[in-house]
Amino acid sequence: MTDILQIDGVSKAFTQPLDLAAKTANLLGAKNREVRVEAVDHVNLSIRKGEVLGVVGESGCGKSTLGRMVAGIHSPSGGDIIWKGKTYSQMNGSEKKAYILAVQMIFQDPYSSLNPRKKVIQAISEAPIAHGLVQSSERDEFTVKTLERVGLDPSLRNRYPHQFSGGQRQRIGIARALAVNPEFLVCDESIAALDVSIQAQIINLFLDLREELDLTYMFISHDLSVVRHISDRVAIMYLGRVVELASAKDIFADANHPYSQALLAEAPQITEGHRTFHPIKGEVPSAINPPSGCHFHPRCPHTTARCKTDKPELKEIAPGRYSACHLNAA
Ligand SMILES: Nc1ncnc2c1ncn2[C@@H]1O[C@H](COP(=O)(O)OP(=O)(O)OP(=O)(O)O)[C@@H](O)[C@H]1O
Repeated sequence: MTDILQIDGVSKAFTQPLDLAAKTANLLGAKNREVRVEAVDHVNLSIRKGEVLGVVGESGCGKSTLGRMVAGIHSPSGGDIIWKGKTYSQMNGSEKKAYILAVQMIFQDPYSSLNPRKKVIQAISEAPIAHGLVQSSERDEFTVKTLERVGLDPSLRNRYPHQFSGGQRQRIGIARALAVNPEFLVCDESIAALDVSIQAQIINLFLDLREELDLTYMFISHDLSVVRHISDRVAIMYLGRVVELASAKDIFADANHPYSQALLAEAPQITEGHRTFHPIKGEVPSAINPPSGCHFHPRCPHTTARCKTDKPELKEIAPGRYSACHLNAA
């Protein structure tokens, strides 16, 4: 399989006002009124055409920020995105426009991204008409076809978003993304807000669409059982960095990085019909003032002196398996 998209040394730093930052870190005594947050720190990943790359990690590790940079919503503070061999920052206006259509994002809560005053037919057909992909005269036929593709009854196309259930709204969100003929979907916790039975239906829809439309996915989730089910390969993130990258089979059978091992040991459990996630014990990670060396060292059971000072690089430890841990060099 060839790479369709490369994340090439991508970083993103945000500046947070101190009052917001103080909520996530104990910085009330700080003198500055703003703090810098390294949300994503030199991430390198290649995504192959047709694959599902799962991206997992605890809350705040930079998954959404990475996904938003891939989808062109945030611009990187460092590094670049390479799409089909072309570097984003070097693309001309029409190439950038084509890229923004080719890479679509599906959010957790489609309701917040659907305009409550617009009917489904408008939500689905407006962007393709505006971009000249569909003629106004074809609006109705196009909407019917797109709704059928995501398993929604097309006779509901003149209704408003609030008239649908959560699962149906997510199908509308997916239909809206598909309406501009994307090749790559960034799914950011796209099923997290749904009941478990509906989650399974939406996952199956994603997998069917991959076959039908030859799509590639970056699938961001904190839910390991979902990621295991849907992903070909998995990237595990910790405080802005990718600490392990391997096939889903290898990660779930034999994780290498101590953080991956801890994350898997804390597997989600099903309680009252909902999956719950139990974070790893220890200091809550903060991207505001991350630990030196390996960010995971204060919580790692195998920490050595080197882990406190040297940043471990993501290295190939076996064919197709990458881990950023000094233990592998020992
Ligand atoms: N627009 C922003 N402005 C300032 N800081 C931000 C912004 N977006 C994210 N951050 C910070 O960047 C870090 C990474 O956040 P991000 O949302 O990417 O993580 P995440 O792994 O997706 O977490 P979650 O699962 O909770 O969404 C956090 O410390 C967050 O507070």
